[in-house]
Amino acid sequence: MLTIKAEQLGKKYRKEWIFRRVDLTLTAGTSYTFVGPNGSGKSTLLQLLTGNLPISEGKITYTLNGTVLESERWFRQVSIAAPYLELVEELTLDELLVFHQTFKPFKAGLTSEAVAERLLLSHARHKEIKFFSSGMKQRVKLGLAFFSDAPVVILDEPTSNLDRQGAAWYHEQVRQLTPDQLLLIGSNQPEEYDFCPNVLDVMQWK
Ligand SMILES: Nc1ncnc2c1ncn2[C@@H]1O[C@H](COP(=O)(O)OP(=O)(O)OP(=O)(O)O)[C@@H](O)[C@H]1O
Repeated sequence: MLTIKAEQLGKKYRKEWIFRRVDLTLTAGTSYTFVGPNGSGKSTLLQLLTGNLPISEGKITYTLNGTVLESERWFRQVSIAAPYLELVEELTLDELLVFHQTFKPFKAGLTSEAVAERLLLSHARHKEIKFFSSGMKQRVKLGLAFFSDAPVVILDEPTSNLDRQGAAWYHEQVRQLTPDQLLLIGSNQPEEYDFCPNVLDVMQWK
């Protein structure tokens, strides 16, 4: 069982505190959504939880089956899709899927071909990412997070640029997450977290 525990967590940029005194325990087997208006700190909090951004005060402890994970091991547990994480535009989809697996393997039994199919992008395997539409790129970003062999899936603004069919596809992938996985979402679109039992407003930590 994987757990993230944040204690008295705070982040400031220069002299401005974005949030303070965040106490949270996040446990695998469910999902949590951080909500709040634009600029309230959802992305910042998710990035702190991934370990991608230095914290200003407090601490975060990652535990897997009772063992505290050091950051090296923690990074391998996380896969993330976010607007600020760009795809390598010069690669074709096939090349990107192969490249991705050099640092993050897909779930057992998933080949690049199978992933392209599950992305509904088999027809675009040989097209460079730079020629993808914004919705196709978003599906690729989400797919890399969903199909990687990682217990923690972090999605910031998951349905941005997705049409109705893409949003249905996103919900279908969420349903297929396994009980040992933890899903964290940053959102202000209710329809992208309507299934989520734990909705946390970051404004409470201002
Ligand atoms: N690198 C940075 N340097 C200075 N300030 C920053 C930096 N990154 C974010 N901020 C500030 O931190 C605050 C929170 O930003 P963040 O992107 O986390 O908000 P958000 O809730 O995800 O917003 P949105 O809904 O618009 O995506 C904002 O005031 C933003 O200007």
